[in-house]
Amino acid sequence: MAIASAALGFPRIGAKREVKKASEAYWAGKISAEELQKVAKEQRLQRWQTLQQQGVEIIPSGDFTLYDHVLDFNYTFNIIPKRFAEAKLSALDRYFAMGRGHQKDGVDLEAQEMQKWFDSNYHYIKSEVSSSTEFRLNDTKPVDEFLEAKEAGIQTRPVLVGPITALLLGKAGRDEADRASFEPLSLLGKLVPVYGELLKKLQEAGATEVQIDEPSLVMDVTANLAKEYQSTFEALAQAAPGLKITLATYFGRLDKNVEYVAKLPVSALHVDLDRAPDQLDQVLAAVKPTQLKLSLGLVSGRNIWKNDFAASIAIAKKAVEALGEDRVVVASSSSLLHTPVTLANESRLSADVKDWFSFATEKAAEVATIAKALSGADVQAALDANKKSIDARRAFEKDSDASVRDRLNKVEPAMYDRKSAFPTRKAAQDKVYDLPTFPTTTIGSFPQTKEIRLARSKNTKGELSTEEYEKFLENEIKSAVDFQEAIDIDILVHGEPERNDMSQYFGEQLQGFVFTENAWVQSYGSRYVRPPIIVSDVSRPHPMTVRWSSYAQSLTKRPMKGMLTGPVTILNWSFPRADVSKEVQCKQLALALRDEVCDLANAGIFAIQVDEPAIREGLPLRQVDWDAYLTWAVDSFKLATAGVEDKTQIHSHFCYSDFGLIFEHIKRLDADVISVEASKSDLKLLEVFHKHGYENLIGPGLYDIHSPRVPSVQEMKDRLAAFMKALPSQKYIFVNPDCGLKTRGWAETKAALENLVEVAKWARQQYQ
Ligand code: MET
Ligand SMILES: [Zn+2]
Repeated sequence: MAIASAALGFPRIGAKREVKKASEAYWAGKISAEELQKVAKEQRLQRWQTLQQQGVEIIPSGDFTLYDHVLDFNYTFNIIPKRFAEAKLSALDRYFAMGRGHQKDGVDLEAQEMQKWFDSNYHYIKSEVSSSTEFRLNDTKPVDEFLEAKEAGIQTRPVLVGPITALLLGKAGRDEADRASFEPLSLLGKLVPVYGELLKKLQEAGATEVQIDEPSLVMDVTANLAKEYQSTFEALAQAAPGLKITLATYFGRLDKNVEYVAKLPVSALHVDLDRAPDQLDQVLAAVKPTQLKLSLGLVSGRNIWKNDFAASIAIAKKAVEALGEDRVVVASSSSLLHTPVTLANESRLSADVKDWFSFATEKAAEVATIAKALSGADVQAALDANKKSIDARRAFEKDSDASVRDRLNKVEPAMYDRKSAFPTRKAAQDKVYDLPTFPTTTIGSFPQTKEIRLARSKNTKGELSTEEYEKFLENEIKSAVDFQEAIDIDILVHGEPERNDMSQYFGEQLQGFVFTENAWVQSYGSRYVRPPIIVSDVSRPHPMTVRWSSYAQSLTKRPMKGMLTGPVTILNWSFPRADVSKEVQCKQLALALRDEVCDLANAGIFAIQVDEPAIREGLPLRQVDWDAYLTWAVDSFKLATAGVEDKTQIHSHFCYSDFGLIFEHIKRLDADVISVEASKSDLKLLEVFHKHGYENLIGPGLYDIHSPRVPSVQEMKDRLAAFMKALPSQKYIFVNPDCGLKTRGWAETKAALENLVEVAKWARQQYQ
């Protein structure tokens, strides 16, 4: 009997970003809804055909989306907040409004909140539910897409977000009376019957299998939900007895949950053996005495590396031995949506580097090949070719930069710590610049105007010489410096006009990264990113930012703040290597940045900010793993910043909030100054400071830069006053916005910063 192959999901953006282009054209009123739907339909067909051509047998449907699959779920199950339900909009526009807001023809709707999808960089739309939510089938998208595939002659396995995960990811809506204590999961009993109805419809449409995604099962929250899972899946199995359910878990390990999960009335369990290969024995032991099939997530849905067939086959054989051939399926570890569509459109990667990678299309073929190999088909040529690539990669790896490894091995414990403790450093810093109390500063970037983007793209295309481009950047920096002096900011920044992206900018200058032309992955909606790929040991061949910061400093007597992206953030926003640990990669990045930090200090830059907005999002899914991650993450930051003398003021910046959870670790960074996003979460953050105390300097973000709204002097005074109350020992609070200003326009930036300076001047009087 042959072993089946499955893909849990596929990118939905199109190999040439067709879906982005069409949706943005639709939003701009340039194409009709029908034209957009036509593109969507073509893309769906192409995805199915691609998977089929690559030899995958179990092909997903319903995982295509015009915006977000959780939003699709909400729309299908009528989880539509009142403000959207009542708006006079077409069905399609209502759907988009929920994802991205709507401001047209007198309708003004804010988008719903986004959140990161587990530990990926994909953002989903958070459902808003309440006691009055009435689940019903508002549309039949999963059924429609199943039928669409069937008409094209392709039998698919519909994919649905699982009901428990869906509720766990949601939050109390605005119409919930008691939002603080409302538990979305309390609605499970109401959701399950409607969910069952949908399964029944799928069955009637001819589906024989369905994939229900419950990635929450790899997190701590589900440890006590055995009963909920049991009753839910019993009800679902009853609602559609003809449908074989594959319960999919991914991004981590089931741990103890596997004990109850293996008893659920489903026909197959899918586990992630890419992220959590060590769980195999435990899973096999739990599954063996049951009737369950086991779907082995062997081909990574999260990275871009070629699968090592020999290793995968060895793992799969173990499963076959334990369960028998007919109980094993070979699959991608998760949906492939987190990987780029295809390698076929990369013409600039060198042949040897390209040979290391597999994107979604190639990964589909890998799944099929592994399954065939296990079924005894003759795939020797593919296995040989794979071995050759893997060997070549290993050989390269072996000669990858020995000097970098050597340097890392020689890092002494003392290199992680500043020379003196904070009070001594503070005294040294005060001698260099006698800053006023409540010094004002900004977080780094100034508006990335059309002109800046145009100049950059002309330079890339060769239409603007590098000399002209650099002159242009200098002018930008000069006007930023003039502006800050004019409105009386105390610690200046150069404004980051030279950066396309805060992570990519550094990756492009570091040794060890490669960049693609078309390897886009969806970040949210129509926003796609092209993460840099770390392929070898990382080092810094030359200074990266020193010339810009020095130039800025040469224009003013006020202190300049250099601006770098931290090692953890660069790592988290790239595709990491798979052959060495993230810790090693992060520390290599840290050493490269350490050189940059020292060069900036030697060039006379007084303050250096090393941004770590992504430190929080890199947290492992299970809490027992947090300490290990935070230890090397914090150490990496320290390694990057501790090389300077006491007189250099090290800043760091965090945003995307909710870092209260990791506050003890933030303290351990020992930055002289941290700026934190605070404007949207006042109370929460105050509690954190109150509870943990904080001795070094803080710059609570006094206004939200994510909106063009100009904050009033009064509201910022109130916020500052609240902080002064919570931090009575801090007589030296920094006054700043909550993040960089790159997404803003100049008009609101000027107005807001003028108000900010006024607040600082008021505070100097108020708190003498
Ligand atoms: C997402 S954090 C951004 C920090 C960066 N220095 C900026 O101002 O843009
Ligand atoms: Zn920020």
